Amino acid sequence: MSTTPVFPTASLLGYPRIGRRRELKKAIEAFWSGSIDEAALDTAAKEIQLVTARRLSDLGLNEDAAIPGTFSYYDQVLDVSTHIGAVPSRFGDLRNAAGELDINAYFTLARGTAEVQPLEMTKWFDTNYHFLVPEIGPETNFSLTSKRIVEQFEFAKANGFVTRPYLVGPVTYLLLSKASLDAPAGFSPLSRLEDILPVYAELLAALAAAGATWVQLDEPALVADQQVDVAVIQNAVARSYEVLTAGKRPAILVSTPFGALNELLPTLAASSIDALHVDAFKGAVPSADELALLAGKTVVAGVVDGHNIWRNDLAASAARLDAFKAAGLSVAVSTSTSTQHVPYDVEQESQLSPQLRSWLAFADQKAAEVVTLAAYLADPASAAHAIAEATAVIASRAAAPGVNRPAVRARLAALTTADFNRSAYEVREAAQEEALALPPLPTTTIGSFPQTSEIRSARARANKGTITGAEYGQLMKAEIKRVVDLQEDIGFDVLVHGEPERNDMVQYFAENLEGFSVTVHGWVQSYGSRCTRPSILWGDVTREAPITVEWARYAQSLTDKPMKGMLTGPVTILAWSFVRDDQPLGETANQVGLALRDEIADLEAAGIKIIQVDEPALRELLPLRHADQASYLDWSVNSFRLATAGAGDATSIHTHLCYSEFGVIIDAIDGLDADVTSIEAARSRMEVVNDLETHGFGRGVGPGVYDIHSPRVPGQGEVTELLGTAVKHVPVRQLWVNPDCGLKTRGYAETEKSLRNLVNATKEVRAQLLTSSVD
Ligand SMILES: CN1c2c(nc(N)[nH]c2=O)NC[C@@H]1CNc1ccc(C(=O)N[C@@H](CCC(=O)N[C@@H](CCC(=O)N[C@@H](CCC(=O)O)C(=O)O)C(=O)O)C(=O)O)cc1
Ligand SMILES: N[C@@H](CCS)C(=O)O
Ligand SMILES: [Zn+2]
Repeated sequence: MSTTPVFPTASLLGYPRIGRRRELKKAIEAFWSGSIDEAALDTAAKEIQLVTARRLSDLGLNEDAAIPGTFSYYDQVLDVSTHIGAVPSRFGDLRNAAGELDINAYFTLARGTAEVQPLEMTKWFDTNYHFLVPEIGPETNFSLTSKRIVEQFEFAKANGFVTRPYLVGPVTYLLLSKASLDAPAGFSPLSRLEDILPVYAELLAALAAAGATWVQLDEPALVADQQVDVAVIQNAVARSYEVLTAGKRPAILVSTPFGALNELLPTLAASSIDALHVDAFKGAVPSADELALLAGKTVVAGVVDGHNIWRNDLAASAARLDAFKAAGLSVAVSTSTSTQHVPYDVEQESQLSPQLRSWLAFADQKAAEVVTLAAYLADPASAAHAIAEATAVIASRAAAPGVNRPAVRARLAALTTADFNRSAYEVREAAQEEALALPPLPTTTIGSFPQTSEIRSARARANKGTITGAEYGQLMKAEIKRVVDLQEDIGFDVLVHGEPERNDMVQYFAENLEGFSVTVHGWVQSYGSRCTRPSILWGDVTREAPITVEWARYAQSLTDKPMKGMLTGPVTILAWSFVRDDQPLGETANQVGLALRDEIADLEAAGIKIIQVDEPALRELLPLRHADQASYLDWSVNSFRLATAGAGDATSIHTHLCYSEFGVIIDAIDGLDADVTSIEAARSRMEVVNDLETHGFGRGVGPGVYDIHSPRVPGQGEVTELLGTAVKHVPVRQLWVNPDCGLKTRGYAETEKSLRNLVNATKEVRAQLLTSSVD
């Protein structure tokens, strides 16, 4: 590189890619079902990229490299895997005749096949976005196996937009990887750094040749405490950017979203990268000494929150920018994280009150905020009006009706320790055994059954008013009956109603609680083609009326088996909503906890003996820095206990966790004091049972034995084998048998077969246990 091009004064770290009307989701699902071909999928993808470029350019991101090239067909981590050839051996050789991993290979890695398990999926830092975990071993053969990001750059350029291609950086990529199944014990993916760097370098050279001026290498793992020693990471960072800055390449921006860089800032400052992004929203403005180290580089100040939807406090951001400027650095303005975590545009939500809308900023509004702040950097007076307006709007939130409800606050203030504690487990266990009389290895499911197109269509018609609420209710009841009959036929011990009436396990509760508002078009990608519409939790939370009770009562009336009541826990409701930023999260969680506590009391009164309070997001919100984790675990566990501790001894409280690795929070899971905990385990081949054993987990536990993330049907023998592993680590009297998670994303054909295999495998293992105990 001869002279470093100027970094754009205003840019976003990333932008949503699912399409303003979920066009990508629809095209991908149509491609998977065979109703469109690859060319049509490609056309849809290109259209989304062009619409994005035009929109961001119109919003003022019109300098070269201001538009992030963050389009992806499925996942940004999978994108790297397919570019560098990281294919686990169980897939065989997925390359096409040209030696490339094409779109079919790409989706095979994501979704698996009838014979081969897909890549594992887990949370992207503390977000509700999920990436596909690379599997790296000593034998992984790295080479440039795709040039899709180069082609995407060329396409945008041909249409008049010089974008900034995006890649997950090499250190983050390897830190997020797991050792492949065939790797020797103790193998660390980071040990393959020297082997992936030449492939990254080749890709950077190709981007430079295509005319890219800047490339963004995203290194969020550098803001999270890792299990690896920090000196090892410092060496890996230094070495990576020594190699990647040595060859032909665009100018390099390293982005570090989700918090402060701490010890890694000097390492990146000492490297030859051209620009460093710092998260100055969740992190902080680095100290003057740290900033001094960055002389000669552009600092991209992430002052606009990319992860939540509140309008930016422009005055506070301007003060942060002043601090950067005071260090005499070349400063550019951006978001703290990619805006892929927020919806496209507040203006699409005309059903929200103008007041609420005025408090919000989705991705497009954030682009405008970044542009305003860049103007402020150039000429503070030019932004004076916008800053004053933002300050006034933010102040108006505090006084708005519903933000502060004295009755809710008084109830919280009156809580005592007793409100967070149930009787001793032994007492509850005896009462529940008597009340439920379950066989050993009780079988159950996690709650949802397939959300068929008929169910979704009925809900869409009810929302439009083309069927009445009563007609919708009848259709849902018919579905519940079908699901109950199916479970009876298969032979489950504890039944569920199937959750057909819920659009989403969080949005449904948000729609039925005061203090929340919901969007119509505010879709955010959760994984692959799956999206959610996170609700907006803006006020004090109360429950005006029972939410789930009539559905549960009806379902219980259809069977003599116990019917689980199904609720979503306070931490998950917070994690999967956009939550108010004007009070500690723990206070908000306790408000939700109290609403759920009332719901549990009503379920008990309706004769429901088992109540599951799902907390799949407990791990997600765990702070990335160790120092912050204890206080988080304290409030999060307490809010669950507040929700559940009002239940009687004979009521069995279940909880459920998924989409993460839970070993590190096993103490907190124990602290929830649930009578039974189901945990995702099948895709990671029961890894979690070792943690449970080491911890001495003493209550009921159901490690998942059916991976519901793919259409693959687990054979009866496979389930028997997983149960065999589980019984070696968990006492049989504690063990439950269940899938990894709910079945809402599955179809009936594979679900029914899988559930029959699960129940039959359980019967087989019960018989084996009986024989071995007789022997
Ligand atoms: C369990 N998980 C969840 C997470 N986060 C949540 N908020 N919810 C979760 O369940 N995070 C971790 C995991 C994994 N993540 C997901 C995320 C999303 C899904 C999923 O299945 N999403 C569905 C959309 C669900 C929904 O909101 N459905 C609505 C609207 C349905 C719809 O698209 N309707 C059409 C009209 C249909 C018609 O006319 O026939 C429309 O609006 O255009 C509903 O059911 O009413 C998805 O498809 O992406 C799973 C796991
Ligand atoms: N009860 C929910 C939990 C998902 S994490 C379901 O079954 O879909
Ligand atoms: Zn789950």
